[in-house]
Amino acid sequence: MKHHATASNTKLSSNLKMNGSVRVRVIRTLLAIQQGKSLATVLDPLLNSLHEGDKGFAHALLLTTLRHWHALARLLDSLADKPIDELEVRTTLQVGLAQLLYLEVADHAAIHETVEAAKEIEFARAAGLINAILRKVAKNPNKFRKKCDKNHSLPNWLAYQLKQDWSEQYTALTQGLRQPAPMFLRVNTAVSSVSAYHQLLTEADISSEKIALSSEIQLSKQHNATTTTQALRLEQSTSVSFLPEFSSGVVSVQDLHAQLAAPLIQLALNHKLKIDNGVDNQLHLLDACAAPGGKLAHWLELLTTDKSSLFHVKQSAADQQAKAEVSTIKLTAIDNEAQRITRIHENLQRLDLPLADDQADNKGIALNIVCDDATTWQRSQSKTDSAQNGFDVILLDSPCTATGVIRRHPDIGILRTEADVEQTVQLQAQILDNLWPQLKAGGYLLYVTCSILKQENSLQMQDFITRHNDATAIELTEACNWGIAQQIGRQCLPIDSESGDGFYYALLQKTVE
Ligand SMILES: C[S@@+](CC[C@H](N)C(=O)[O-])C[C@H]1O[C@@H](n2cnc3c(N)ncnc32)[C@H](O)[C@@H]1O
Repeated sequence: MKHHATASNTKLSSNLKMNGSVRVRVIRTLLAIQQGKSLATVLDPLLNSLHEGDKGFAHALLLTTLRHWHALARLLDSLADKPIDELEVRTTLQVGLAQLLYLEVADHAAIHETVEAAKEIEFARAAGLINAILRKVAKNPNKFRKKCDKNHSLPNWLAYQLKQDWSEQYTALTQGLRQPAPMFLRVNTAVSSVSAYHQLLTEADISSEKIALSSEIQLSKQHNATTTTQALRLEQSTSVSFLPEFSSGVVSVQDLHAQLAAPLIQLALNHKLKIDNGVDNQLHLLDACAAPGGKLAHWLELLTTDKSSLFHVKQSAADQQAKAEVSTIKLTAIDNEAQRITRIHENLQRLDLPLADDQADNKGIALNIVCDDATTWQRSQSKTDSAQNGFDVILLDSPCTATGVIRRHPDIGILRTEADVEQTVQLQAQILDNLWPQLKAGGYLLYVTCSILKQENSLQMQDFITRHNDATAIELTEACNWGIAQQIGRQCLPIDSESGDGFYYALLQKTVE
């Protein structure tokens, strides 16, 4: 496979000009991704440049080509008599192959329109070659599809690492990663219920299924605590504009496994409250790396729903031990990207959740959103202050390689490099080391990534425990009906076409001295 194909027409490829036929626009979008732009930043410009009737095809063509990108590139290399170096020609051919092998486009249209696209992007001299290769494939698409499917569609370094990490699951995993991911919904239980929303969907002719994920943590030899995540999976993905009550905040789109975070941290918090002596009258919670606020919003929904029970627990403890009652929950959310923080505000506004004014709203929850670097940020100035005013629980949804969400962001397969892994692992360790001293003794830290690489996950946790004598891993037991148990934590793999993304979860507790 050619790894260093060059873009000879830099003006075309660096400048995302959105004119020409649908295929030309898709080719230009793919060239922009190969030059480092993320799918998230180029998808809207592409779709917005098109007539309504063309958007569906452009979207399918772009996503399908990306999902099978590396496998198509390998197939292409096996088909060409001599190496094809020009990025524009390779990209055009990959778009042509995706139509013939994975989309229901008539052969003559796929071939003719792709050759015309090559001419439009000023590669008329490659028209003959493109025509010949696509015709060869069109004569026996099943044979070439089988050949293409046999290969993984990942960069070689990532496939190698996955084989090291998940040899047993490797084939299913690499195949799973090139499939589209299902769409899951989270119902805002502060205002509705999963059953009620399921009914609303049925009335709107949208088929969905209720999914329940159970989680259990082992808090002591005698004591386990359980919680359930309830989500809805749509039979077919749809635009949020078709979802009933979406704009009024009854429902959000969130991956199934992403929906495990808030119930788990809530479970830890509930337990901490039960065993605490009720010394504080405030709970301090931290969502580190919070933007765009998916898990934060879920947590706030649960806090709003659970608040009376949280306070009840605390008040009983206070009654028995004549200690102060909790009056406020102070939730701090930090992220270092200002633009992504804007999206937290938008999300919370739609969901009608407490906004960032650091004043306890009428639900007794004060939210403080901070734009800062989690590797250095300190909530309190002094160590003693931290010990007293540290956080009761910390949710750390860490920056990661996002290799667990390739199904939703197939551009990751092009953009991510092996060097990114090492850098990310270091960043994660720095964030962990900076936040840990800010956790109260007896407090919990939930570490989450959407990566499927052990270096970022279970190995990162093992290193952390080695560095910190006061850290204990809390077992996520076999009663969890999700993920694979690791030495520390559990790993979800996106193998099953009906299942959620590749998330990792580990719960740590700070030892009470
Ligand atoms: C996995 S995403 C968080 C997703 C979010 N928790 C949610 O559920 O919507 C990781 C976040 O970490 C942020 N981030 C990366 N490096 C950071 C740092 N050094 N300090 C603070 N935030 C950082 C990124 O901007 C990104 O928003």
